[in-house]
Amino acid sequence: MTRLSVNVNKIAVLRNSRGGHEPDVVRAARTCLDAGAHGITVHPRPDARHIREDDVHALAALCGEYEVEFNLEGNPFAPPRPDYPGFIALCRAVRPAQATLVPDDDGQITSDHGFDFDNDIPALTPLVAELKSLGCRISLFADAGHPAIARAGECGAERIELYTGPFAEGHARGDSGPLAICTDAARRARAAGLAINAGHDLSQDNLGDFLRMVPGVEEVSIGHALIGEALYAGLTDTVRAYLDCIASAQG
Ligand SMILES: CC(=O)[C@@H](O)[C@H](O)COP(=O)(O)O
Ligand SMILES: NCC(=O)COP(=O)(O)O
Repeated sequence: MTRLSVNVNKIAVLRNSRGGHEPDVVRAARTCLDAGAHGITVHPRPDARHIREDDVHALAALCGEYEVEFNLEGNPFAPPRPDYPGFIALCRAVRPAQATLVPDDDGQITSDHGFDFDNDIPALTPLVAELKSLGCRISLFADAGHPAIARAGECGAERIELYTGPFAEGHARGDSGPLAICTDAARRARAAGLAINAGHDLSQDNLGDFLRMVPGVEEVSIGHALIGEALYAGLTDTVRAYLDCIASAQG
């Protein structure tokens, strides 16, 4: 069965919009784990726009408490900044069960491409070796359509994470082409000995179709849609709780 790792970046977006501690990222992650999620994912960005260094430490401790996977995402080549020690430094500090390497540029709104396996392998190899020596499993963010996707393991990585943004866009417009590309990419990568993760813009609307057509996915990491959907699913009870609160106070 595919494992669900919930990405809680968006909880931190909300928190940071006001400063302070609410909504509490650790409480949200705990709620997800209590609900049965198999792990927690975060992607601290160098501009610290959502997840910060202290969140990474707190969430690593939480995942240790629950004995579940902590999946830390980031660009291993991005230089440190005053508010961001760098991805490798974070991994050295918290030793996540899985390190997902993503070649995102500074200032990107979100991740939108994977590695170029024809050119990036030599630079990745020593970093992957160091991360593996820390006990991390390594997954590389990958464009399903990259012709050399099967080469991802040459740097020592055990998994790829299929970038599912193009699939999600295709799904929304009724185009099954990107899904077929994912199916083929997973087949080629698995034949080369890689295990398959997937993520980006997966949602309740598209996840079932993805998993039916891309068999054997080890893990999906989902944040944006899941947190957005939770606003609706959790809102009814929350509004009733406020009405009850007003009624009891004034009743
Ligand atoms: C690696 C990846 O696919 C991203 O989806 C990422 O984890 C999301 O990051 P943001 O929440 O910053 O968009
Ligand atoms: N690796 C993908 C991830 O963690 C979540 O992506 P999204 O669901 O926020 O698009």
